[in-house]
Amino acid sequence: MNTPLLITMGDAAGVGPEIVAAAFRRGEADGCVVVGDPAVLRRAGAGMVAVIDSPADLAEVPPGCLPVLVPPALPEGLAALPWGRVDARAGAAAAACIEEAVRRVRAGEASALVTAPIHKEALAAAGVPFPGHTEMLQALAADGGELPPVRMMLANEELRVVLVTIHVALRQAIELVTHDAVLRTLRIAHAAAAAWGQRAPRIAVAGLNPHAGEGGLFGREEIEIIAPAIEAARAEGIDAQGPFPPDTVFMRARRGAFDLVVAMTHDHGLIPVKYLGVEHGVNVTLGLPFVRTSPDHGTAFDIAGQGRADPASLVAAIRWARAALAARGG
Ligand SMILES: NC(=O)c1ccc[n+]([C@@H]2O[C@H](COP(=O)([O-])OP(=O)(O)OC[C@H]3O[C@@H](n4cnc5c(N)ncnc54)[C@H](O)[C@@H]3O)[C@@H](O)[C@H]2O)c1
Ligand SMILES: N[C@H](C(=O)O)[C@H](O)COP(=O)(O)O
Repeated sequence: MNTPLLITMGDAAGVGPEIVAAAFRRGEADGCVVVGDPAVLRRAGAGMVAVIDSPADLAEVPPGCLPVLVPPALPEGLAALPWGRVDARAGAAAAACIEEAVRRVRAGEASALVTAPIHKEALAAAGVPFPGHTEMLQALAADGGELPPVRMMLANEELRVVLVTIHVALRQAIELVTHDAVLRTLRIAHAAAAAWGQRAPRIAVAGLNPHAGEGGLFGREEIEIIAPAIEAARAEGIDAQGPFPPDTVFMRARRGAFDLVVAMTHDHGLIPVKYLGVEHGVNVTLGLPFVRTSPDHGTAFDIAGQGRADPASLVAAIRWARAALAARGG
């Protein structure tokens, strides 16, 4: 049997546990182990659950049973939490699952990590000092105190978008658009594309300002920061082009002009991907020493516990993780 892949259950009050259960019911999560709370998974429709001590025990789990690893220090009473509400206990549990899963992956007991959605306010209410998975995984992957440079990518069949800045206020994001940040993003995106077979990806860089600054009339970041970073990347052999107007570059990429788009801010980059349908997208953390993917949607508190959540994006995330492992030869 291949080394199992781990799926964290996400926020107990959101749709995470039910899309995980649905993926197993549909046979899309064979070879996976869930890191979570058995009672939460049962309430979300998991049916029979087998608690195991190690991913290697998956081989002993009877067919039809959902295998669960329970992290230490999981808060009690999670299965009694009201659906669709921010709760510090759910935030603490979500963080405990992520920590345990990373520990197992880094120990070589599991091959990759797929994370079901967490709620950022619940995480903060629990005192977790990271806004989202990406920042937490970066910290958990640190080597000798050195944080690996990571970037968020959202991808579907039509677009692949890598972000320079993510979970910060827009005013702060603008400050974080520096020559170094753009150049690092281009390097990470270029290197990551080799994992899906593109050794020389055509990378379009979206500007920050309307019409990419319109020659300096609407802002100078393109002239002073972004274009020089593109030049520096090109000097390293990276096929980076732009900066292009953000409002039209995604349309061009979707038609095939580029393989990847680098966007300066969260919503510049993610609106085009999510607008094509949250059921299709996958969130991939580039730059980690292990494979991590996630659905491109959140906890969907408005429909949690109603049996309406579509597991398609989680299934796409599992498939992406498997393909990335295969590309790494693992
Ligand atoms: N991977 C993650 O952990 C992740 C990703 C995105 C957002 N979030 C977090 O989730 C929380 C809620 O975010 P939000 O409300 O902005 O976005 P959301 O994606 O949770 O919900 C947006 C809309 O999409 C619908 N939707 C989402 N997933 C669905 C599914 N599987 N099936 C059917 N409909 C679905 C919801 O019902 C809602 O109407 C926030 O804290 C956000 O930061 C987490
Ligand atoms: N920015 C992501 C999105 O909107 O889909 C989401 O917040 C998840 O981020 P993490 O993977 O860092 O939790």
